[in-house]
Amino acid sequence: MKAGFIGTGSMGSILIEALIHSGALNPEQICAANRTPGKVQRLAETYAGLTAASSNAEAAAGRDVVFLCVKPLEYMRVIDEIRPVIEPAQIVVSITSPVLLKHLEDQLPCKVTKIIPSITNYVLSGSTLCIHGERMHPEDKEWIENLLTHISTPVRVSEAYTRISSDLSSCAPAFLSFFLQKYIEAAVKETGISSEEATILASEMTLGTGKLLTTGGFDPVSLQKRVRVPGGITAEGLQLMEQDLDGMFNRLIGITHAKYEEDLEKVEAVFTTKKQ
Ligand SMILES: NC(=O)C1=CN([C@@H]2O[C@H](COP(=O)(O)OP(=O)(O)OC[C@H]3O[C@@H](n4cnc5c(N)ncnc54)[C@H](OP(=O)(O)O)[C@@H]3O)[C@@H](O)[C@H]2O)C=CC1
Ligand SMILES: O=C(O)[C@@H]1CCC=N1
Repeated sequence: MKAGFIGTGSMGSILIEALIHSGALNPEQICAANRTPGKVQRLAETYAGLTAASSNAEAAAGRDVVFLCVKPLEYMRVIDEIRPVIEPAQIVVSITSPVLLKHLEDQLPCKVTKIIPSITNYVLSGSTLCIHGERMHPEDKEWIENLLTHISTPVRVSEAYTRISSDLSSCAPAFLSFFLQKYIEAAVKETGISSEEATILASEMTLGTGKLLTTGGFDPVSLQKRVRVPGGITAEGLQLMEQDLDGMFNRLIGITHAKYEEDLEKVEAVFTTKKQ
């Protein structure tokens, strides 16, 4: 199996490194290209056998699967560069939400699928969202999901729910880290505990909570119930959060979805202009 990667920024390099570290791919199976060549050359120096391509077409030609890991407004340029070398049997994988499957299927003659990874995949954890295109056969879907199983839990979602699913699996590591950062800063300010000690405690707590919620038989409600000793300290804290965070998550979803709509319009304009 041969894999091509176009764009080796934050997410492209996370995917490459996770697939290598998990044993899913050998560096010899990977050919990657990036606009700024230094980034892909560094990967080739770190992982002997990985090919640094000198063009996007070279990274795409003859690969079983080609991951497009650029930002939404760069897609059209990359597609124009790879279209001449793409064959119908190849699978092109997009990793960004505002570029819709219909855009990719209109522009490319091959099988197309969308996966939304997460920074958590770097430690072979978290989900990858899978939204398969019309040309993907059941065995293609199974094949790509098997590959992703090495670095994540693949979860099939409908394209209509891409944004909220991606908020929960891909944006939320940053949202949760923000919550922890604010908690740690307040702990340091209010009590004098060192930032290092507070960070270790908060991080270990996050890992343990994740395990309880995935394999420990708890859901968010039952976990709170177990910790919230009647008449105890946690109950006081939860009551404060209930009041102060009222409506905050609805506003958060409103904001991410508004930005998504804006991105969708920009992407639509690029792909529509191209079609005319
Ligand atoms: N970061 C995350 O947690 C997640 C990101 N995503 C999606 O992944 C996509 C990429 O995000 P991210 O990796 O964070 O962004 P980055 O900016 O870190 O990476 C994008 C990379 O694409 C390269 N690039 C741009 N244009 C071209 C081109 N024409 N040919 C080849 N390479 C090109 C850039 O090169 P250069 O070095 O020149 O800038 C850069 O290295 C986004 O669409 C995002 O929505 C999805 C899930 C999670
Ligand atoms: O912030 C972003 O646009 C990307 C999408 C999901 C996570 N990061």
